[in-house]
Amino acid sequence: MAGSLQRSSIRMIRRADAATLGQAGADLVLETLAGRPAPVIGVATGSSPSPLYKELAGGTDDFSSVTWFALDEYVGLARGHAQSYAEVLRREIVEPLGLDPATMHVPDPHSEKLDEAGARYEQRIAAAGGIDLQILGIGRNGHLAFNEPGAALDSRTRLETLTEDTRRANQRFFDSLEDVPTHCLTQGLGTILEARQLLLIARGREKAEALARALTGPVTPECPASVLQLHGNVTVLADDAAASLLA
Ligand SMILES: N[C@@H]1[C@@H](O)[C@H](O)[C@@H](COP(=O)(O)O)O[C@@H]1O
Repeated sequence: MAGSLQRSSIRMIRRADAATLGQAGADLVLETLAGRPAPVIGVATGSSPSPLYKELAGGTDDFSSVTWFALDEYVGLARGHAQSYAEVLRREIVEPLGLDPATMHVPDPHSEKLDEAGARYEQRIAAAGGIDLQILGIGRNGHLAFNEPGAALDSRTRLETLTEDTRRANQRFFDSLEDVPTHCLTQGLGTILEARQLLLIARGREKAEALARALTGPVTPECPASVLQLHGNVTVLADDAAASLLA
């Protein structure tokens, strides 16, 4: 395949622009669905996977057998807030793909017992048979989902505090920094590693350092995305800018 290379257990696919990157990502999702009676797909929010979701929505494929799990969710936003990941996923995936809303699972930030919400979410993932393909983005500080630098490599789905850097990075979706939540529920790094296949999408020059550290640096909590090196079936889909620091 043009622009791709095989690197240990990490397959790297490079594409020049968002549209061709979205096509390559959609192909991988459709491959995962093929032949599985009840596929389970993990989905990330953020700008990186949007071209993939647009590509899926532009096709005529049937997603009625799929169960979906979000990677993470903010805590502290009102129910139905436009920037809650439940709403983002409704706009970007559930509606465009014509899904039954009940097939999209998101950690519950309105739970009275937030410290138990993570374990409950993991029970739902297990009951669905585990995640076949987990789509991921990467933070410019190397975060994966909302696992910030310092997160344990075997961490589970839990309540977490967001770093100032991540809140500033996500400020673009809110009116001001004060409006960006300070807490979240996130799948843990150990949870993510249990998915049978991982697809990391990185777009733009501001992700280049984080992507290079994640794929070629030491496996360390200081770069949560470096856990990808511990998984046996990873595809990294990057545009030329994000891949610019990789050989
Ligand atoms: N919680 C999300 C992550 O799940 C996402 O993958 C990442 C990158 O986002 P983007 O693709 O918009 O750069 O940061 C956000 O904070």
